[in-house]
Amino acid sequence: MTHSPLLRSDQTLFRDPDVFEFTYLPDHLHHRDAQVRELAFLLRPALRGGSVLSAVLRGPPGTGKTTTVRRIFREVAEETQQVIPVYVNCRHNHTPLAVYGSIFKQVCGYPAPLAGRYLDDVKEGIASRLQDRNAALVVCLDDADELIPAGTYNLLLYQLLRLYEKWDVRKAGVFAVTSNLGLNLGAEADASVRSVFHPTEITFLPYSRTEIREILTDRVRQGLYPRVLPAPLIDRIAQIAAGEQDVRVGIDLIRQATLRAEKDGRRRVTHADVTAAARAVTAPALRARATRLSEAERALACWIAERSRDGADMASGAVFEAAQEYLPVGKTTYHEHLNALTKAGIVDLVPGAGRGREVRLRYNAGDVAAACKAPDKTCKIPNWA
Ligand SMILES: Nc1ncnc2c1ncn2[C@@H]1O[C@H](COP(=O)(O)OP(=O)(O)OP(=O)(O)O)[C@@H](O)[C@H]1O
Repeated sequence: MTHSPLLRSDQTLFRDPDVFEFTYLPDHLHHRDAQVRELAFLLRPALRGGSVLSAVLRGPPGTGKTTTVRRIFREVAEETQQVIPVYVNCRHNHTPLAVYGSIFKQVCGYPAPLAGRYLDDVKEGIASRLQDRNAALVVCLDDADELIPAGTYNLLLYQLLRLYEKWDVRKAGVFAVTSNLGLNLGAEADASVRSVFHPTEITFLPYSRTEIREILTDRVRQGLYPRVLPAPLIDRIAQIAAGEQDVRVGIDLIRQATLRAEKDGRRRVTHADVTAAARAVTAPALRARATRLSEAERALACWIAERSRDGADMASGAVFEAAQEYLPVGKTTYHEHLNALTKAGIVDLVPGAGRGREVRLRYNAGDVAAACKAPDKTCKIPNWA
């Protein structure tokens, strides 16, 4: 058997490490044509002297909302002077001064002067620049839901959308982005805002495994040298990321697994690198999922994990029979809890060899047991509900 020579300490497996940064803007945006078209449609009136129309962009984390907006904003900035696109991260900027400071800097190209730190001065600076350029303003409020607990959501929307009332500028457009699916940003607007805020709702569904694989394959091509990460491992990483419903997990896994190979002086990433990286990358997600389960569901997850680790029969029926010994529970309750575990993304029910289904863990069995153990470090709880 021939071994490829070891990597020298001054060599790297990364052609471009920046490609794996979360802020990296990919050259090609996969599977978001519909959303790009909708946003382009909302921007179009501003190219004919009108205003940008508003939108609410909603979808779970890692579904490309920010990337789609930043891509389209970059194109707008390159192709026209008639629209000034501004991106504000509301996780970091949620006071009016911080938000307007960020808008001022992007519209004017330099920070708001310290002497002019009164909001009206900052707003006037923004408005006069828009007038000079005869341009329409569009502001993306990313993670706009962060403005609600800060008490500034309605205030900022009201002021931004009514800038034209005080200054002679075109009406601004707002793209409000959220990954909080339980929240309707349109409905959070109060009556005075609703009269000027009529957003188009744009949805970002989680990527399928095939879509994630395409996105990751592209990243690997740009970011790693050829043959560093074999295609079957990209498939495996795509499967893990699809399970987490977050393409970010996949990007991070590629980076971590490659760093591991590089640290060992190897020229190829191995299955073991991906397994080790997956545990580090997915552990926080698994813990978060476990905390959303009831005590009884956690007990079942923990027990299933221990059974799977022992190599026992994982057919759903066999698991139920065996569970009886430790966890006295009726069939209906067992299935309810099992469904809760599948919904939480901890187990999958896959067609088994016979007629029944097989209970398969999405994570390493030891990690599931650790995440779901009762405070006394056991899997068993006496009062099964
Ligand atoms: N369609 C895509 N093509 C290429 N890369 C993508 C695509 N969608 C997402 N990504 C990459 O996935 C990562 C996460 O994307 P992004 O930040 O846009 O998601 P998001 O939906 O805004 O997430 P969050 O709600 O957590 O802010 C980024 O590194 C981005 O480059």
